[in-house]
Amino acid sequence: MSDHSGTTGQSDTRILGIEGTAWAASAAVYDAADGVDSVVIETDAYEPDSGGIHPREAAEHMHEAIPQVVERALAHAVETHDGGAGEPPVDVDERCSSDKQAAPVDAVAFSRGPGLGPCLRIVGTAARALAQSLSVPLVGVNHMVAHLEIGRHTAGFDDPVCLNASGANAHLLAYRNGRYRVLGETMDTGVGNAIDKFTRHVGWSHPGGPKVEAAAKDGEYVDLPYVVKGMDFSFSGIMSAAKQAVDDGTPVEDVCFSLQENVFGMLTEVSERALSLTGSDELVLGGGVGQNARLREMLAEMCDQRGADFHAPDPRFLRDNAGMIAVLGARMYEAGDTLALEESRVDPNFRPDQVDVTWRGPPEQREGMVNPAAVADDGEDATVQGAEAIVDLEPEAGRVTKRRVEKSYRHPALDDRLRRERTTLEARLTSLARREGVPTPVLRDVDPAEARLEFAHVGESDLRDDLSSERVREVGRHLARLHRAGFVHGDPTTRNVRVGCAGRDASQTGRAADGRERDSDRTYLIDFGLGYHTDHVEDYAMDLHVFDQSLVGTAADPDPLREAVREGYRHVGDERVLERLRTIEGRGRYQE
Ligand SMILES: C[C@@H](O)[C@H](NC(=O)OP(=O)(O)OC[C@H]1O[C@@H](n2cnc3c(N)ncnc32)[C@H](O)[C@@H]1O)C(=O)O
Ligand SMILES: Nc1ncnc2c1ncn2[C@@H]1O[C@H](COP(=O)(O)OP(=O)(O)OP(=O)(O)O)[C@@H](O)[C@H]1O
Ligand SMILES: [Fe+2]
Repeated sequence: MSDHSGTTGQSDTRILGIEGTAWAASAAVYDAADGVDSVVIETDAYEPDSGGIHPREAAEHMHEAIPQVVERALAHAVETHDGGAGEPPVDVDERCSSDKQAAPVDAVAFSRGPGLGPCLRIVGTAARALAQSLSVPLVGVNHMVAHLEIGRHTAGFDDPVCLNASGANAHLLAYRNGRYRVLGETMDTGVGNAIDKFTRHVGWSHPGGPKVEAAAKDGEYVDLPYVVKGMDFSFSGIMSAAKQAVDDGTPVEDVCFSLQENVFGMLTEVSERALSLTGSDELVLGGGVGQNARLREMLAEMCDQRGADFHAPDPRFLRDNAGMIAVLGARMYEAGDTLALEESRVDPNFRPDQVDVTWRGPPEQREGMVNPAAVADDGEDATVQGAEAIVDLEPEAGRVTKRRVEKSYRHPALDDRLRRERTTLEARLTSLARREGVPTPVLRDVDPAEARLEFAHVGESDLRDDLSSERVREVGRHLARLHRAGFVHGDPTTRNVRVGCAGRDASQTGRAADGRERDSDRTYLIDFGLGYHTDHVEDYAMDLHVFDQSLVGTAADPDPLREAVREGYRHVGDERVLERLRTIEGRGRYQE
């Protein structure tokens, strides 16, 4: 794999990495010739006396600790530099190697963001000073991309989906056209911060994650909210309910147990959706919450069930650490991706999708991969595995049977509840949407206890495999109609839109709601299981945002399509929703 030039023995790049975005004052030396296992990491953790991470205190900690950890890491680099004493003398004609002799590392890599501004600035200043005094280039690393890349590197995966579950963030990333795209993310706080806030409420010291994990071992399941919207998710509702439950006298062990079941169940579910949408069969985990054994267990089980490979790096590479900064720094340095000092400003809101990925080869992306749904669209009977359900397609008979299968990674009580609720909702909203003039398959039968639905077969292919501006524009109009009627689809992705002729269902042929004939280009919405009634502009805008993200995740050139959705929506819907969509897009998701 040309992509893994950083693995043992393939290059002799040496990088000093510096990390200090929030709590970990950390420095590391990575020698690509020795491989990742021998990365030396020196970390000094900030531990708040009370409450959570205080930005000013954290910055004071960085101020004191960064020089010390850097000194220790550098001492190691000098010690081992060029093999130490007894090596043959340097060839003075080789400029490169003489430079190398002068400096113990080839470059200084540092976390540019995201993170706490006061901490980042101290790290940035230290990195600049060091690069100057060693006369080596500076490499500016996005901390979240580093969380992803360390797992990709240690797994040897080519093109995985990545779940970053850290303190201040929670998102799903996949590579497409030179960038890591955010397929889904938290709509409020990061997952670790959410857990830490809960533990502060019950009076436990920071960080809360390990304490919740320990307490959960003695807990039993109690009902708590569970919120996923497509591949996005939110923690505020479940955290308020968890605090309330403790205040109301529910044993804290039970609340901890159930928090883990629901929160990690949500993260596992959206990861499965991302695998299903992208067609990838590799998942990597990143971030401090990834140290949680229950989360890892759920992800491993989900991947096992769908025949995907799962990898979580060692805990020392999951929590914040300079090792991951040095390892990605090496890849960037080798790609010539260095920073001029005057352009090396830190960025507290640095998003992973802002990074130009210079270190990966041309996309060999899943070209050979077969999309089971596309194969199923050859007119023959077939069975496809969606993210939630097993779907039996019988186009000749004009019938589709969908069963929401048990997910063994989920707690059985939660699993039962979700499968029943979603089956009932899907039946109800699919029919309601048709009454609002949005083409959907006719519902033939529903059995909530068995989580089974029977629909008419519609369309010739999934929108993902036949994207066009006109079709996407129509999806914009469809979503606006649903919203006008007071509900959302909940998971409008390019896989949940069927396109093409009206299929074998006679009741679906004919005219669209605006009276125009366009059977051959008809778009049907399917899979309403995550829909719900709401009159909030935010919910409508989120619905559009979910569709937008799926375009970004599946289209080669998403921008004209994204514009077309908005055009379609504007035609039928409320401009305020589009305004809110712009706000959602502009929101920095790094929250305290
Ligand atoms: C931007 C950067 O500063 C930030 N870093 C960060 O959040 O630190 P990280 O090391 O990735 O994660 C810390 C979080 O990880 C949680 N955590 C640690 N061990 C845990 C465990 N066993 N179970 C659950 N959570 C755990 C802690 O409670 C804390 O919220 C980030 O990556 O978002
Ligand atoms: N009524 C239908 N007519 C034709 N094809 C259908 C129909 N319903 C589902 N399919 C096909 O089956 C696939 C999976 O269906 P569906 O999206 O309902 O399942 P799912 O498990 O919820 O999937 P996901 O969660 O990944 O969107 C669809 O992408 C589509 O290709
Ligand atoms: Fe982190």
